[in-house]
Amino acid sequence: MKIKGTRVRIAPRDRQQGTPSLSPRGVDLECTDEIHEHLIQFLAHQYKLSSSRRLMAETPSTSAWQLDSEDTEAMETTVDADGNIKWLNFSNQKAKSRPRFTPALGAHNFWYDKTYFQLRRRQDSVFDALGGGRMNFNSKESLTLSCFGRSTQPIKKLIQNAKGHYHSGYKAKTMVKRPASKEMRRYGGRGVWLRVAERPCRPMKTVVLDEERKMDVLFDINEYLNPATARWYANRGIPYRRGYLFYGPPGTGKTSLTFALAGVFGLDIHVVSLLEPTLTEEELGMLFTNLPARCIVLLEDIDTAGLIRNDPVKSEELKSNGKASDIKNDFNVVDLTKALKKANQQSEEDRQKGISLSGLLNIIDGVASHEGRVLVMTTNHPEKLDEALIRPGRVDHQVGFTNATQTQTKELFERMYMNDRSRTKLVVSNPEKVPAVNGSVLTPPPTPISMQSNGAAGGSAKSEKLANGHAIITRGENHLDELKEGELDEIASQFAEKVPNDLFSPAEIQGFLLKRKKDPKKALAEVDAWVDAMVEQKENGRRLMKVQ
Ligand SMILES: Nc1ncnc2c1ncn2[C@@H]1O[C@H](COP(=O)(O)OP(=O)(O)OP(=O)(O)O)[C@@H](O)[C@H]1O
Repeated sequence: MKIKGTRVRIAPRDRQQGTPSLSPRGVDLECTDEIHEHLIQFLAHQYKLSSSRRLMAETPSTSAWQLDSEDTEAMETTVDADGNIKWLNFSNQKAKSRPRFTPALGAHNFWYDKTYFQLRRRQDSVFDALGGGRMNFNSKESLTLSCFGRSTQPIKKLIQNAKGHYHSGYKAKTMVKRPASKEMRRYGGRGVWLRVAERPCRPMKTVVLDEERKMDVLFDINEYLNPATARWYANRGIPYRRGYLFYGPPGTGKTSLTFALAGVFGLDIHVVSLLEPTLTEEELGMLFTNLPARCIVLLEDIDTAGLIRNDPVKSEELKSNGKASDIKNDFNVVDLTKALKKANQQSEEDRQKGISLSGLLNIIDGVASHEGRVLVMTTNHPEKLDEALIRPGRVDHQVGFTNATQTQTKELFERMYMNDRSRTKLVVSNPEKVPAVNGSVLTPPPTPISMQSNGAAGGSAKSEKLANGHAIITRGENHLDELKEGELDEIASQFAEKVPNDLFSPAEIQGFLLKRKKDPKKALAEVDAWVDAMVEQKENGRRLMKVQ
């Protein structure tokens, strides 16, 4: 019996009716299955293995978002008595992070929900053939969870609870998964998706895109994901799949929209880059087979499929290289053998590498392709795409992204300056000496200045004397509260008028605004110079910026 990648071993029933079986029921969990991590985390956090004498200390990985909620409120930027600023420093972050204690390798017995369980954690060494006669040792971990009784029901319940615990609190987050690393794929992890990040859901309103196009995609996916739609497709013999093509220049919001959609529909994103050289067609097929019932699959840089693969010229070159060394090193049999082996190996590796277009098409609509998934393909070069790749059935809805229009520029501006007060402060222990950030020393004013009033221009720091003798200085203050009602709207309109239509990507405009993120007036004052410099940069095809 199998539960999603796990093996359930069921012992034979006891002959004597009514006697509870004393044969253990067990479930094996491979480390490549996510249930392994669910269970370990559950046992580490939720359930105390009180009888376990041996625990394993592990350093859990923490994302920047978790740090935000736990630590940053307490962090301050301080100034010592000599007026030197002590910037935020995270060197002892590792010391502060709490280790997580999990059951060590070996056997552990514990009670859970009136059932007595045994957990065995094992690490096996496996040999791996690297090719060319080379071998490598690696370790592979597995768990066996057993209980005494007639059925495996308590084990299933425990695993379900562990899963529930793992996913609790994920509602406002988007989980990002990628194919397991090359090494992991080699050790039984083929077709395994790994969680690489979980980030707060991106609100749909933060993606600047024509409202009609946005709603079109939202309604389309909403309709598709409706459980009744699956039956509708089945009754008509249509494969229950839907593909989307997001195309346009770099930095125009293709990935952003995909993440916002994942947030709206509460789906995980499974990201595959076709530029990943070690991913083979076979592995991609297996990854598609292992997709959950509902998810978004994001295939990035779709135009690269089939373009960099199966390069016959290169293979020929390699082979003729082998022949060249053959002639040159005729007298040296060892070198000759090595050269030939290398040439053959390289051409063999090249042959195996990457995804060809026909392979990709087979995966998208073959039997391996999971029904119910939302496939999003992105490209900067729609003109390079093969017709077969985007024919209806593979791509059912296309969304074009363009550089920002003036309306979108205005929206980006307003979004950047929506009221959101900065939390960064400088706490000064010697308020008589307040250094400006450029190195000169500011003398704090005799009376406290409100953090929001009388803002100094971006380059200097200013201070506020506190009752405890400390002073707070800030740099590049939030000037938003100084704005009169309706003023932001006016500045946004003026700003948008200065930025030419359809010339800069939202990412470029966002980059400019981020550097002036607390001062909309400064952004307005400096936008002309930035536009001129950027136009010149684009005309000359330069990559480096003169004005940032
Ligand atoms: N339409 C947009 N609305 C809001 N923000 C945007 C938009 N386009 C780009 N950005 C911002 O620019 C950055 C890059 O955007 P994104 O990764 O979505 O672009 P992309 O089109 O996927 O680029 P690429 O083709 O290079 O992958 C992000 O920080 C995002 O917030």
